[in-house]
Amino acid sequence: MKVLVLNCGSSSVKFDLFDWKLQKNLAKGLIERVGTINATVHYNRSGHQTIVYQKELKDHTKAVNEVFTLLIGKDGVLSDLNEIYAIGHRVVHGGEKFKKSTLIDNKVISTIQKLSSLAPLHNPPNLAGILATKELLPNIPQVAIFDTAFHSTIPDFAYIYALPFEWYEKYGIRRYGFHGSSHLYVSRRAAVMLDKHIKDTNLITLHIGNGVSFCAIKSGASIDTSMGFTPLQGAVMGTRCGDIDPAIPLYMQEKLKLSPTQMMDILNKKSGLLGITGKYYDRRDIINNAKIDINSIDELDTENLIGDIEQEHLSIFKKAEEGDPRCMLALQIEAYEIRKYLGSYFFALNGYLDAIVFTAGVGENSPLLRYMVLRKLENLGIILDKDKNLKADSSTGEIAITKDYSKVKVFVIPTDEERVFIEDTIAVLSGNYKSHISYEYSFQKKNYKPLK
Ligand SMILES: Nc1ncnc2c1ncn2[C@@H]1O[C@H](COP(=O)(O)OP(=O)(O)O)[C@@H](O)[C@H]1O
Ligand SMILES: CC(=O)OP(=O)(O)O
Ligand SMILES: [Mg+2]
Repeated sequence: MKVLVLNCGSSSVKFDLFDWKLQKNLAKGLIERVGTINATVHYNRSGHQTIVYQKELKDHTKAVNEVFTLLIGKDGVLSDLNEIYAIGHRVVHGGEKFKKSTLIDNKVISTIQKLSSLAPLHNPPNLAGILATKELLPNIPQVAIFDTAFHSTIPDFAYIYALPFEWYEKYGIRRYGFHGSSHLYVSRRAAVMLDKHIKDTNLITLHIGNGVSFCAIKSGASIDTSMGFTPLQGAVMGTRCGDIDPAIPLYMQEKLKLSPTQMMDILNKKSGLLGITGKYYDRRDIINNAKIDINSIDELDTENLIGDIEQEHLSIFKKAEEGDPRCMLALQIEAYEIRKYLGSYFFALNGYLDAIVFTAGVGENSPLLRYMVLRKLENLGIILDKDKNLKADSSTGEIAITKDYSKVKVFVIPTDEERVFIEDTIAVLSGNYKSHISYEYSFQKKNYKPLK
């Protein structure tokens, strides 16, 4: 049983072909800069070297066709595309309509189309992927897995905005939340690491990649999340502004005579860490240019007293005076915002918190950011193990970075959204899937070993 999953982003297509019987990845890849004359294709057949080449792929239909061509080509893993049992698609916005993964038919396609106005950057490419696949392989079942579905358990008092109520009723203006498959995956893995049933587990999961979102999880269900009506709300991101005073865009639109589309473009693509530094959105660049030596932080950070603001600011950066000040500032802003969310979700969970999880590109790979977020929280029962924190990255696999006696654990868990797409695709087709909350995923089992 071979399942293909597709994640069609605004300028990229990620794909993963998995053999369910053998529990083995057959091929995976990424096409970047879709829509340009030199899209870059990265293709990896399991056990072989990754092939990288450039090609003109002017839209998502062309990119999806390229994926199929690769899978049956000379470096392919299929002799016929009809060997594929089913195809799962990530769909970012499911609105209030889709509370679980769903078999795609024409009605579902037209609803996803209607929801495009709520997620203009995300749903159109998702839909393009679905349509291209349907045209090429009309007889293979396709399943949509929605980012928003995991957050359908959030109560109204956490999702209603303080705006005219009829905006919610008529236009669907509310918090939806995103990255659901990632929050779902890491929360289930965290319960396994805690040796608890997911229904008895309270967590705060921090997905820190290019997009950043946090989730408060009570008894295994999402009760609040930082992204909102769109993936623009929440903490500061690579290029997205996150939480700001809503009056600012209106004020600046008038000042600079910008259209709503131009303003959306600035808020989505020219703000965030890129806006602050003026140069970088990739955290590796920001960290390198801030020139902070994490190995020197330990001794510098021991004597800091709460209340001494200047001291608080200087201690971490004492040895970084040569660093780019805007990169240092960007890092501090990011860490500070994460701490504020942690604080508010700790209260949302009534202080009953089993673990905090760091995941996605930055969460998994930046000991510095984790340190800046977790320092001086001993009073809340969070006691970091500095050596383990330094060691943990995507290749270490799942690891606790707190001391054994820490009341609240902190885990680094490499996310695996594709695994959720694959399992949901199979579960929906098998007919025994009621909801992702009640469904028992294979990665909830103790003996499950994540693929590296
Ligand atoms: N070693 C590292 N240290 C800090 N950040 C890293 C490291 N490796 C990757 N990243 C960051 O991870 C981010 C991408 O994360 P990822 O989860 O792949 O994002 P997305 O899926 O949203 O594209 C980039 O900003 C990149 O800089
Ligand atoms: C919803 C969202 O922000 O997704 P991504 O992080 O993949 O851009
Ligand atoms: Mg991602």
